[in-house]
Amino acid sequence: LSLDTVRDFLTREEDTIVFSLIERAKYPLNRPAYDPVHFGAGAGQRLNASFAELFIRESEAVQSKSGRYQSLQEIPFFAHRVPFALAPPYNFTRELYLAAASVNVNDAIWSMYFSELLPVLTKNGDDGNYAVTVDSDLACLQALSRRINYGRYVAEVKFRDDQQTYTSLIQAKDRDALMKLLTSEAQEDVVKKRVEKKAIVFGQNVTLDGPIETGVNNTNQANFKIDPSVVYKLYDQWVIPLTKEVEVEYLLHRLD
Ligand SMILES: O=C(O)C(=O)C[C@]1(C(=O)O)C=C[C@@H](O)C=C1
Repeated sequence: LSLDTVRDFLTREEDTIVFSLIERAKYPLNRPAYDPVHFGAGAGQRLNASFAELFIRESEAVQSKSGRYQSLQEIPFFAHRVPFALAPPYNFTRELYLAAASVNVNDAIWSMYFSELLPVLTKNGDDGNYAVTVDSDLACLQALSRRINYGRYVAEVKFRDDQQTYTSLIQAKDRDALMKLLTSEAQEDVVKKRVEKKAIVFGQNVTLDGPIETGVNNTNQANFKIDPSVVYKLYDQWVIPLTKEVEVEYLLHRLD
């Protein structure tokens, strides 16, 4: 684990996030899937949960049973952990400090995704394809969660690289100073510009006629499957700040 390898991981996750957003944007908003009372006397109302929540709970139970959460890189949105039984265990290397390993911001990711991101990512409308729609929500949520909660690994590397400085700030519980020490504005700028460019490059229509368009000079956003500025904003306002919150929280438990 080094700063280069953890940054490589975050860079590769950008592709997963952008592709998953492109997939979600294929469907309209499909609002009834998120409304706890929509399905009348059905399971949703009995449990006071939306179709999306029920679908994600059930999907996570299957994935938990299949061993997904044996890897500390993956954190479920619903804490229930069905013991996994479908495959033999794998002996994952434990790079994280155990007392801090379960730090995560999945609750914040959940509310940001449904109340802030979905309304700007999708077009209004209802085509009734709720299962495929929320399946694509789950893919987005898992990618965002993996990326943001990977802040634990980034923090571990930063701690090991400068143990003395970090130890005194952790002992003083100095949140602001920790935040300042782990921040690299230059790096954040690179990340935001790169994801916006990925949205432009991955979100183009590919045809056999004409030259390959790089898209980068093409400012007509109607040509892209998702609005590149939405992806920039997603990183600027939520992904990076939440990752930093994870880093600080992890560090505060690093000496427990
Ligand atoms: O790359 C780092 O050093 C990180 O801590 C990750 C990250 C990010 O979320 O992309 C967060 C904080 C830094 O200011 C820069 C980038």
